[in-house]
Amino acid sequence: MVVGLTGGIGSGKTTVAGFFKEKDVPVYIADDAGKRLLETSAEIREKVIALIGEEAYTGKSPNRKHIASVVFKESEKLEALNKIIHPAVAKDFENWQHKQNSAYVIYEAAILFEAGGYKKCDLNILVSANKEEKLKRLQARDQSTIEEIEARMNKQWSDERKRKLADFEIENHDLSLTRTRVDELHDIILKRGKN
Ligand SMILES: CC(C)(COP(=O)(O)OP(=O)(O)OC[C@H]1O[C@@H](n2cnc3c(N)ncnc32)[C@H](O)[C@@H]1O)[C@@H](O)C(=O)NCCC(=O)NCCS
Ligand SMILES: Nc1ncnc2c1ncn2[C@@H]1O[C@H](COP(=O)(O)OP(=O)(O)OP(=O)(O)O)[C@@H](O)[C@H]1O
Repeated sequence: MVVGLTGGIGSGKTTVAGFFKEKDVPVYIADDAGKRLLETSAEIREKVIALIGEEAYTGKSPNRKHIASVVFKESEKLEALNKIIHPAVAKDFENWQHKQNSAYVIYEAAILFEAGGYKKCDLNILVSANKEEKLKRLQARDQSTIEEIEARMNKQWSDERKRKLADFEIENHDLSLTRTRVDELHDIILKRGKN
């Protein structure tokens, strides 16, 4: 089984994914795969430079801050970047999935619903938190400005919209309650797998 795990920027989805990992569930993080492919795939590099310009890379390394400053301002460019990265990530995930030996795996992706990836998952979990909490966490973690964070939030669906497609929700406020909820969902997912 593939269990999709998503949540808006700063909701805590990677933290939640870590709790599943502690239970020995294999976790694939699409954001990380996207970043790795941006760095290592010559084909992607060529397409990203054609889209954003030479400034997209500094030597061999992608200049993610610059890429982000362009794509989160221009919707067409974000869509074009998604079209470059998402098929490569989907292929990479399939290769990874074949190597796992577990009742289920977690596929963590920031825009699981927006990009349609949820359709390939057997179950989908939404991690949620309120906007004030998200802003506070991200400012502490990344030293991002409110404007930078809001530019990304504006490109993502609201929790209300995502909730309609999710099978389960984890409200991530108090971390010890979040951990208990992960324990509970782990048992539910294992039971579903047996039916
Ligand atoms: C624009 C890029 C270079 C910025 O890199 P950066 O290190 O600053 O951010 P990172 O990848 O860690 O993402 C952080 C958060 O930004 C938001 N975000 C990232 N990509 C997107 C997107 N395409 N649409 C909406 N929000 C996004 C998510 O909430 C994500 O969790 C990078 O996010 C990217 O290549 N995005 C496009 C491909 C993509 O969709 N990746 C995510 C899943 S594969
Ligand atoms: N319940 C919580 N209480 C306090 N801090 C939290 C909580 N959940 C997550 N955090 C912290 O908030 C920050 C964002 O969490 P995390 O990286 O898991 O979110 P994310 O949704 O994966 O973010 P992004 O969308 O940027 O990838 C991290 O520094 C994390 O340690």
